[in-house]
Amino acid sequence: MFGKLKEKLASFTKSLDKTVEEKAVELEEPEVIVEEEVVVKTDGDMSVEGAKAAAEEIAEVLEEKELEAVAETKDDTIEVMVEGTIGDKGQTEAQTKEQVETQVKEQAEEQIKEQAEVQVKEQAEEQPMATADSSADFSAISSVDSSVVSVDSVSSESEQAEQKKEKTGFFGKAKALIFDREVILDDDDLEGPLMELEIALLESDLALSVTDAIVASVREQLSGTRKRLGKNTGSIVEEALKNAILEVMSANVFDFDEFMEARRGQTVHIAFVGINGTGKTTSIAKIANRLQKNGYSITIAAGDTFRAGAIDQIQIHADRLGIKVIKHQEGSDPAAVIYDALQYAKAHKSDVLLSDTAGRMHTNVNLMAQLEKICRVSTPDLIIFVDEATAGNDAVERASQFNDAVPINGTILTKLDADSKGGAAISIAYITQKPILFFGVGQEYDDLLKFDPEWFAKKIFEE
Ligand SMILES: Nc1nc2c(ncn2[C@@H]2O[C@H](COP(=O)(O)OP(=O)(O)OP(=O)(O)O)[C@@H](O)[C@H]2O)c(=O)[nH]1
Repeated sequence: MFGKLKEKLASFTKSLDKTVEEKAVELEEPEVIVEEEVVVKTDGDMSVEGAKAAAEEIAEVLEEKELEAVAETKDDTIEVMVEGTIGDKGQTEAQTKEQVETQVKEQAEEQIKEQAEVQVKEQAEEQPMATADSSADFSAISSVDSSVVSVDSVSSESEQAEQKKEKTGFFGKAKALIFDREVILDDDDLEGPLMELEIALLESDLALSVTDAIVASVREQLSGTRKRLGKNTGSIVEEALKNAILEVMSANVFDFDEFMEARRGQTVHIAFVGINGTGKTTSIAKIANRLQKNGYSITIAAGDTFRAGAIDQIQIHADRLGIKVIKHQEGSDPAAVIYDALQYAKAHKSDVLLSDTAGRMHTNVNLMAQLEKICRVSTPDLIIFVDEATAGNDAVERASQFNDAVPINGTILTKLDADSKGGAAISIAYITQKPILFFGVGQEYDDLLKFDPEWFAKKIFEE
């Protein structure tokens, strides 16, 4: 089912995937230029040598990130000047600056702590006997870690940096910059792939206005999407397409079972119309079988008096299901047969009358006038248009024309099991503004599915 449609939609996914990958490659080049000065106060708890060593260490680490960094000590501060490019397009300059600040601060904290420990060690070695003094020194310096260090940034406040609760070290953060990078899809990125989607949908026999609606919905959903690199593009596209198709298909929904239940005890008249050979008679038998299973009693009107063998065909189905058929001679007035059948059904308290009608081309003016007469005389409660899903756009066109002649209440789309494109199923309700009631999915009586857009959308994307 829907083999060709799946193929076409896959090509759209592939095309978008390619766009995303290309954009990602573009982003490998750093984009944001940074000129940042970060001042780290040591509050005089550090020796000049220790501060110098810390400054050199900070500069070295930043240089490994291809940032030019100069770190100097001045009184009780270490000044770090950073220059270079960092980050990616998806990141604002402010975010990049914040990132640099955080990294410098964390690096500085680490270095100051390290230098403080070195200092304590050296002092202890120099004055092994002066235990009381050195322990006093040690407690003062070790407090650097939590309370003494403060960071001032020339360009922004340091509390932004403090929001970073998790301390993953400088290299960890640098790595995260690359691997957590996102691509933000914009309208320009989507243009090419959406054009492909449009062609794919049109080639799958979706009506033009339905195609436009789906493409517009997919554009709206995907534009501005932040796509994490490495995450499967297919799942994002699938989600957007699924939503768009559901939107279009759910435009007109009608619950056949509720409709019938609300009329239990009355004779509900359902007439079936459509062109030749699309599965009308078979669908009547399927509906009869379904209604019987739900406890309804049924009468059938053999209203196709035109085609040789049509009366026998419906009689065979009725015999199998144990249903009474009201019929006249071949060639007689179908309006009269159906009128008689309705009187019979009412007199015998049948819950439902199912009326077959001859298949006719929507372009045949006389036969369409005859259909209007049938519907005028026997006033059906539901007029169901039957066509085959495999007819694609033609089915949609025919549904519109039948609807102009005898306002239809909904459609049964047959032969969905043999349909590779799915276009008619997606378009027909949107174009006619009349719901799909059932799908025919085979030749057996039970091969009738109540319309469910979710089921349909799932089928399109299943492997
Ligand atoms: N695969 C498949 N075949 C179907 C389905 N529905 C009907 N058919 C087949 O389509 C053929 C035509 O079905 P009919 O019910 O005779 O069609 P009709 O519209 O009544 O034809 P006319 O009486 O000429 O108007 C038959 O062979 C059916 O078995 C379906 O959902 N799937």
